[in-house]
Amino acid sequence: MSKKRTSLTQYLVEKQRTDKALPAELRLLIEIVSRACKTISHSVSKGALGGVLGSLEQENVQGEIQKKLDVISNEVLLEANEWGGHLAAMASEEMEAIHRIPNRYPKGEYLLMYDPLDGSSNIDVNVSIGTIFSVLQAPPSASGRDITEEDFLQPGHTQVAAGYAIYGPQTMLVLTVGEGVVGFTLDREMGSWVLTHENMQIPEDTQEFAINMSNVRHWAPPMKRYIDECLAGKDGARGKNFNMRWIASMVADVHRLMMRGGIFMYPWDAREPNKPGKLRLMYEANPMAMLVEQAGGMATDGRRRILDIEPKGMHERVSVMLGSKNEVARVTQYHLEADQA
Ligand SMILES: O=P(O)(O)OC[C@H]1O[C@](O)(COP(=O)(O)O)[C@@H](O)[C@@H]1O
Ligand SMILES: [Mg+2]
Ligand SMILES: [Mg+2]
Repeated sequence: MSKKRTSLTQYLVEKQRTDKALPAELRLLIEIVSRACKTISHSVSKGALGGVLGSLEQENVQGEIQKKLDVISNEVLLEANEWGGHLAAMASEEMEAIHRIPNRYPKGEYLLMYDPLDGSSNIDVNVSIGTIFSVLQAPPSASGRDITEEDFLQPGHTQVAAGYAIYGPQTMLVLTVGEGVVGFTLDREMGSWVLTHENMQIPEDTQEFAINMSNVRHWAPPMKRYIDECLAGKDGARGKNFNMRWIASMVADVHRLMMRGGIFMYPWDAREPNKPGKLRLMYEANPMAMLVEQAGGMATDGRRRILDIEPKGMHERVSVMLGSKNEVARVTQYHLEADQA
C-alpha cells in the first residue's frame, strides 16, 4: 500500500490549524516563496538549453560580477512577492536598496530577505546551488508610514521563518517556522513539494568539516589551531580522524550537515581585514543559523551567537561557524581563549 503523501500546502495548513503561531499570512508568504523557488529550479535545470548560463557585464552592490541566474532568480522572487504576498518590503543580496511593496492597503506585515542564487560560481559547472530566505515581522512602529532599512535591522532571533531551496540532483526545500526543521522534495512530474524529511536533526558530534582550505595562511590563530587539530587526526589532540568537504555553495555545504552532521566555517581572514567575514548576515548567516539551531545545532561568529547580533546594515558581513554543536562550541571556545590570552 502506498504511503499517503503530505504536500507543503497540507503541512502548512495543518500547522496553521494546530499551531496559532503560524498565521495565514505567513503561510501564504511561504507558499509564494516556495513557488518562486520552483520556477528558479526550472530555469536552473534548463542550463545551456535555457540560455541561463554565463555572466552579465555588471556588478551587484557587493562588487561581484552578476551571473545571469543571479538576476533571473532575483526577478522571479521580486515578481512573485510583489503582488502575491502579505509583505511590506523585500531586500535582496542582489539589490542595493530595499524594495517596498507599492500601493498595498492594508500594508503587509512581513519583511522578506533573500539570497536569490547562492553558490553563483557553481552555476556554469553544474554543481548544486540554492536560494536562501528569511522572514521578519515589520516592527509595530512601522504602521502608518513607509518601511525603512532600519525596520529590517533586527537580530536573527526575531526571524519568524527561514529556509532554503537546494537545486541539486534533487530539488529540496528545507524550512523552519520556529518549531523544528522539515524538508520537502520537489516532485517534478506533479510540480509539488512533498514532505520527505520530518524533524531534521543535526548530530552533536561529527568528524567532517567544511572550510576553504586555500585561505589557511590568512586565518587568525584560533582558526588555525582548530583545523590543525582536525588535520592531525588520530595521532593528534583530538584522537580521531576528520574528513573535509567544500562545495563552495553555502546551501549545499549546509544541506550536507543538516543531513549527516558536520561543521561549516567561513571565518574572518586577512585578505580583507576590515570585513568581519565573507558571508552576509541578513541573507545567508541569519537564516542558516536559525535552521541549524532549530535542528539542534549551534551557530556563532566565533565569539557570539549569530542570532544575537544586532545588524548595522543590510549588506553587513559576518564570520560564520555552524553545524554540529560540540564542534562549533569547541572552535568558539578557541576564539574566546585567544581573546583572553
Ligand atoms: O569561493 P569561496 O570563497 O570558497 O566562497 C564560497 C562561498 O561563497 C558563496 O558562494 C557566496 O554566495 P553567493 O554565490 O550568493 O555570492 C557561499 O555560498 C559559499 O560558501
Ligand atoms: Mg550566497
Ligand atoms: Mg547569491
